[in-house]
Amino acid sequence: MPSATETPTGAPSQTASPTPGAHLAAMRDRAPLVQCITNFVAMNTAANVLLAAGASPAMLHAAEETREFTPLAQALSINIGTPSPHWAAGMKAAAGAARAAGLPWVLDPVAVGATSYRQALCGDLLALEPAVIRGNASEILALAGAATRGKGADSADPVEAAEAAARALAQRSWAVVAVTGPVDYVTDGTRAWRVSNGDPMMPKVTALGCSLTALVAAFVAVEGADRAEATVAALACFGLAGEIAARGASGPGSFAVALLDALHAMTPEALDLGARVEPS
Ligand SMILES: Nc1ncnc2c1ncn2[C@@H]1O[C@H](COP(=O)(O)OP(=O)(O)OP(=O)(O)O)[C@@H](O)[C@H]1O
Ligand SMILES: Cc1ncsc1CCO
Ligand SMILES: [Mg+2]
Repeated sequence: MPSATETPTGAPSQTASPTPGAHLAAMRDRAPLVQCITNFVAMNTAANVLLAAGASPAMLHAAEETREFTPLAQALSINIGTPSPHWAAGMKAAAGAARAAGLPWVLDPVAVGATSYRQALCGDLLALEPAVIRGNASEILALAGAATRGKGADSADPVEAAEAAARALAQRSWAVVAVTGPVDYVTDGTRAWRVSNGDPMMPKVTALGCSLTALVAAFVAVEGADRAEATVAALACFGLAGEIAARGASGPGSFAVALLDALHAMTPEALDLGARVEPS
């Protein structure tokens, strides 16, 4: 994480890497175009989350469009939540186009443990080298081939139960792996962090994980960004926005609206003050 710079006396020193707030500022400067192939539940929420945070969403999923469009984007987010053959073809075509163009892309393996169709689709997508995989604990366990209690889109396993699977998955792929839940765990197979921002209201609103995956894509879209650190920053930003939103919300409905407002109002300074990130 540290990078070498010079002190005023000219002596080399180790300085911290960019803070979460610096990652947010860099993302907003770039305002990346993020192609999202997501599920029918999440499409509107994910697009609004990207806009509120300062990125530019484009929800395109047809394989027929990927050759022309995907290279124009700065990152791609693929969420398999409501798959069907036409959509699966679009996902594979877009991931292939992103890999060919050197664009980072992020995989959200929704309910991958539920059916062999989802497992086969994720296997094909993993071969196309996602830069980041973001899922809940049950999904990361299933993707890594470990036993899981989860069958649907919600996690039935604690984050800690998926940490070893996340490390193994990161080591055998090129991907940074993020396991989200009450305390998120992020690893690139060597380094690891815990992010303890967030609010218990977040899993009461559908598609917030899916939208977070798209936000991770926006943060890793910044040229030269460390993928793992950018992922940590995106998780801290989203979790802190959830904390701020929960203060004024009276339930999941008003919380969902307040979350967009909090993301829009988030400053790099506020993020640096509120981020709770620990190396693990
Ligand atoms: N109990 C909790 N307390 C605090 N934050 C939480 C809690 N559960 C989830 N979160 C936060 O909610 C966000 C979404 O993560 P979550 O693990 O719920 O994704 P998910 O299960 O994929 O959601 P979905 O599939 O509904 O989109 C993350 O920022 C995570 O840190
Ligand atoms: C509820 C649900 N079902 C398929 S995708 C999705 C959104 C949360 O993952
Ligand atoms: Mg999910």
